[in-house]
Amino acid sequence: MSCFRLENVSYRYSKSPVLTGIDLSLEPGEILGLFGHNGAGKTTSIKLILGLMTPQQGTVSVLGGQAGDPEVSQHIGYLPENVMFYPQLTGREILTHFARLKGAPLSQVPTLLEQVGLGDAMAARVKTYSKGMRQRLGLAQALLGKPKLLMLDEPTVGLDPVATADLYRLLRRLRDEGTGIVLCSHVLPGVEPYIDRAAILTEGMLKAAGNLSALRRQASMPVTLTVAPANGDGHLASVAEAAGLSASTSVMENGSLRIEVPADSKMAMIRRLLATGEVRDLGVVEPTLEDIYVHFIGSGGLAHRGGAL
Ligand SMILES: Nc1ncnc2c1ncn2[C@@H]1O[C@H](COP(=O)(O)OP(=O)(O)OP(=O)(O)O)[C@@H](O)[C@H]1O
Repeated sequence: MSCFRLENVSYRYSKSPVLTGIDLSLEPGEILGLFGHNGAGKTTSIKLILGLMTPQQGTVSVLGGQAGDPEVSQHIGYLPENVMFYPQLTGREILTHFARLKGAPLSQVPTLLEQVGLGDAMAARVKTYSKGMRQRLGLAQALLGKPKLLMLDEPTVGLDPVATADLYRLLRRLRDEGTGIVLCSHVLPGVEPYIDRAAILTEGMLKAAGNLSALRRQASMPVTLTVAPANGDGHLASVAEAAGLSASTSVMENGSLRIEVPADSKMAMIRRLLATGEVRDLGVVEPTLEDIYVHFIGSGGLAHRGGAL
């Protein structure tokens, strides 16, 4: 049973379409990164999965049922982009309130607060919390009831580096226990090591979806090799020559040779370079999630929001 399945989903708030023909699914035990420029349609997609709105076209099934069905919703955890809580209540009172609403065991409240690092602050009023502490409380709220589907919109905003690492460790554990997780984030280098698949939305359309290797292949992005010469910088040209490289495929930079090769020629090129006997060190740099994102989104930047660079 999929955590969710969007089939040919289109949605419009008023006149112009916000999502067009989206096909996307998430399986249990998987972390999906949902990426896109401001206004691409990420939050709208999440709202459709939560059942807060119904698409004008296509179907949305969630955990084998219908989006918005209370039986389904109780198994979903959601952290919105901007968490707001009643400031006069304590962290513990707030989480207890949400646990009652969700029908989650009240015994989870102190355990979750400890888990997100609010153990010492659970009796303090939320108005005394820092931004990061409010974000942690939001996470605890999303984790109530041990959801089968967890959707987190910019979960690391306001978290310090240690809390961010703790969060990702926690998400991995939940994933390994079978939870399906959707992560929306603009901090691509931060999420890259933790996602199993990425989905890239632009202007309401799904540009690409798959694991990073598949997306790199789909984008036909080159791999960069960096070569340090065995016999000093003066020998860089001879390494390039011996490996049969042209000036257009290699550049000399800071005492090493930088070569861009198509991914499927990488191993052949490495063998050629090693055969020269002139190589002291060799580095391989794959395109990052950010490179892949820019490839699929294009470099329009603000243009996607109707602005200009
Ligand atoms: N309630 C609404 N009424 C009308 N238009 C809306 C509404 N909510 C969002 N939109 C529009 O729908 C489009 C998609 O918005 P959405 O919030 O899904 O984008 P997003 O990808 O989550 O953006 P961001 O990264 O900025 O959070 C935008 O053009 C936005 O202006």
